[in-house]
Amino acid sequence: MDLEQMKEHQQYIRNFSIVAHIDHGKSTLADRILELTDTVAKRDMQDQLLDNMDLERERGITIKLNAVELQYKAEDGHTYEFHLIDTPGHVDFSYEVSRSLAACEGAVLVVDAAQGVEAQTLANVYLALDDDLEILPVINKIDLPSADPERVRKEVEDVIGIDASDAVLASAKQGIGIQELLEQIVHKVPAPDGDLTAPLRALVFDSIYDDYRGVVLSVRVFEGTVKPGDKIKLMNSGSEYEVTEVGVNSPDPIKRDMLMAGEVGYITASIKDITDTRVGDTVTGAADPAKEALPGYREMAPMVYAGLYPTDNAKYGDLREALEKLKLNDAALEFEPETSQALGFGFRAGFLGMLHMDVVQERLEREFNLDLITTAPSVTYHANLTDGTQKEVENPSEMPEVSEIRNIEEPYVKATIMTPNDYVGPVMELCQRRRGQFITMEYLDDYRVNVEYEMPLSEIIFDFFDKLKSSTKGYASLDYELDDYQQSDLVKIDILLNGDKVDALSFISHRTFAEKRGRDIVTKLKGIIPRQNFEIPIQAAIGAKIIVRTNIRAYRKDVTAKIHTGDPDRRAKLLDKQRRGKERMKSVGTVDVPQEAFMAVLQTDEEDNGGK
Ligand SMILES: Nc1nc2c(ncn2[C@@H]2O[C@H](COP(=O)(O)OP(=O)(O)OP(=O)(O)O)[C@@H](O)[C@H]2O)c(=O)[nH]1
Repeated sequence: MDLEQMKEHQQYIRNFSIVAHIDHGKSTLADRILELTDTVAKRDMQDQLLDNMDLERERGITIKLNAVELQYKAEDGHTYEFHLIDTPGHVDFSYEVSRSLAACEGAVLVVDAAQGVEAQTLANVYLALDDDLEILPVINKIDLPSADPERVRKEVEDVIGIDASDAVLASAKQGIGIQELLEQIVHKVPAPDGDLTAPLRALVFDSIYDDYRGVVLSVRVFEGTVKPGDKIKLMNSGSEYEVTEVGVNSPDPIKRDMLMAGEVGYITASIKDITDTRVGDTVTGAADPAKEALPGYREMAPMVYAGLYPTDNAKYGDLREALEKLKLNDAALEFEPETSQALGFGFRAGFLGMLHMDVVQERLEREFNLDLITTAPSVTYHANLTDGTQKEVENPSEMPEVSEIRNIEEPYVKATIMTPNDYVGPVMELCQRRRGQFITMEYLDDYRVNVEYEMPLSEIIFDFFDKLKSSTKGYASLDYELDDYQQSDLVKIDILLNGDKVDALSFISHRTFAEKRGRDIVTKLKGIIPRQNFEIPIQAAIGAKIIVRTNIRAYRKDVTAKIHTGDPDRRAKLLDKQRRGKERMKSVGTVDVPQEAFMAVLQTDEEDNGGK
C-alpha cells in the first residue's frame, strides 16, 4: 500500500467499544455483530464467543477485554474495517473498560429496555465522555414483555444527558436492530486520523504470554506504521526488540504485512522477559523514536489485599512465576512476598474487589495448576502511631500493638446506588447497618431513585453487593469510588488455636461489633476445623484479653463409618473427597485448618450486627 492508499484505507476504519451495565447484553450483541458481518461462520458460532476464558463462559460474565477485527459491507457499497473491543461490566473490572476506550473513537452504549440506566451504565458513560468518544445508545432486549423502550430513551436523556432520539431499538437475542447499529457506526463514529508518516506510537492495551511466541502485545496504533522486521522500543521500560509478526484477531489471529495508524491489532517480538512489558506503555520505533509516549492509563490502586499461599510449600517458585505471567494480562494485580507463621512463604496480593480476587485465584489454579490457600482479604488501614509516624497496614496481623497506636484510619468510599422507589427503605437500612453516612438522594423519574452514601470500604467490599441485591429483588445497582481516609474506632482481633496465635486469621473490626464477630468466628471455626484426637481450644483475643473461648472436642470422625451398604463406589468417592479436602488444608502447629476457615472472618451475620 502506498501512502495515498493508506490514507484512503484509514477512512474506512472504525474503532469502537461496547459498554454497558452488567447483563444488559453486551456480549450477546457482540455475537450478533460477528454473525452479521460473517466474521464467524454460523456453524462455529457459540454463545458469547468473545468470552473465551472458560471461567467467563461458566460464570456468564466478561472478565477480560477482547478485540476483534471485522469487515462490514455498508449500504453505501464500501467495505469498512471495524475493530470491536468488548468490555466487562462488573464494577471490579472497570479498569479494563477504560483501557478499551482509550483505543477507540466510539462507544456503543447498551441499555436494557426493561432495567433502564444503572449505576455502571453511568460510570461507563462517564469514562467514555472523558475520552471524548462518540456515544451510540442502543436500547436492548426490546423483545422482553417488560421492555419500555420509550421510558428508557427518556431516562438516557434525562439521567445521562445525551441525545437518544436516534437510539437503536434492538434485541440482541433475536437479532433485531443490528444492521441499523452497524450503519450508525459507519456514519457516526469518526474514522481515526493518526499521522501515517510520523514515528510509530502504539498504545499497549493488553498483553498475554504465549509459550511459543513470547509476549503478545495488543495495541492500538495511533501514529506511523509497524511491520515484521522493524526494531521497536517499549518507551517505559526502554527495552528494544525486533518485530516477528503483526496481525489482527478475527477472532483467531491473522497475520498482516503491517499495522498502520488507526488500526488495532497485535505485535509479537520474541519478548521473553515479561517484566519488560506493561499495559499502558507506548511502542515506538527504535531507530526513530517518538518524542513523547502516549498518555498511559491511570494506575489502578487495589482495594483489598489477601495472602496467597501454595498448599505445598515447594510450589512457592511456581506461584511466583504464575503471578508474574498473570500480571501481564491483568495490570491491576499487585503482589509482593509475604511470610506467615501459620502458612509459610507466600504473597500478599492486591485486588480490585472480591470478584477480581476470586477470578485470580481460579485462574492461578486452573491455568497454572496450583493449589492455593487464600486468607481473608483486608483493606489498607492507616495506623497513626504515638511516635508521630504513620504505618500502612495491608495485613491485619501487622497492626502494631494497641499501646503504640494513637488512632486508626480506614478508607471510605462514595457509594452510588440506583434502586426502584419501592426499595429505598431496605437500601437505606442496609447502608446504615454498614456504618454508612447518608449524603443525598435524588428521584430520577417516577420509578427510580439515586441514593448516595459515604461508607467504609471494608463494609462494602465483601458481601454488600449480594446483600443489596437480595434486599431489592435484584433491582438495585451499585457503583463506588474511593473517597478519603477517616478515623474509626477499630481493633485487631486475634484467633488462637491450641493456644497459638494464627497470624493468617487475625482481622480488624469496629469495636462495637468486636465481641460479636469474635464469637461468630470462633463458632464458625469450631464447625469447620475437623476434630482431632486431642481437644483444641479456640480463642478470640484483643491484645492480651481473651474475649471468647470454646473447644473442639477430640475424636476424628470417619465419614465412611456410617455407610452400611458397603457400596464400594460410594465409599471410594467419599474417601476421595476426604482426601481432596485434606489437600486444601494447612497444618497450623498440630492442627489441620481447611481453606474455608481462612475465609470465615468474612461472613458476618448481618442482622445481628448490633443494629448499627
Ligand atoms: N430477552 C433478551 N435477553 C437478552 C438480550 N440480549 C441479551 N440477553 C440476555 O441477557 C443476559 C446477559 O447477556 P450478556 O450478553 O451476557 O450480558 P453482558 O452485558 O455481556 O454481561 P457481562 O459480559 O457479564 O458484562 C443473557 O442471559 C442473554 O441471553 C435480548 O435482546 N433479549
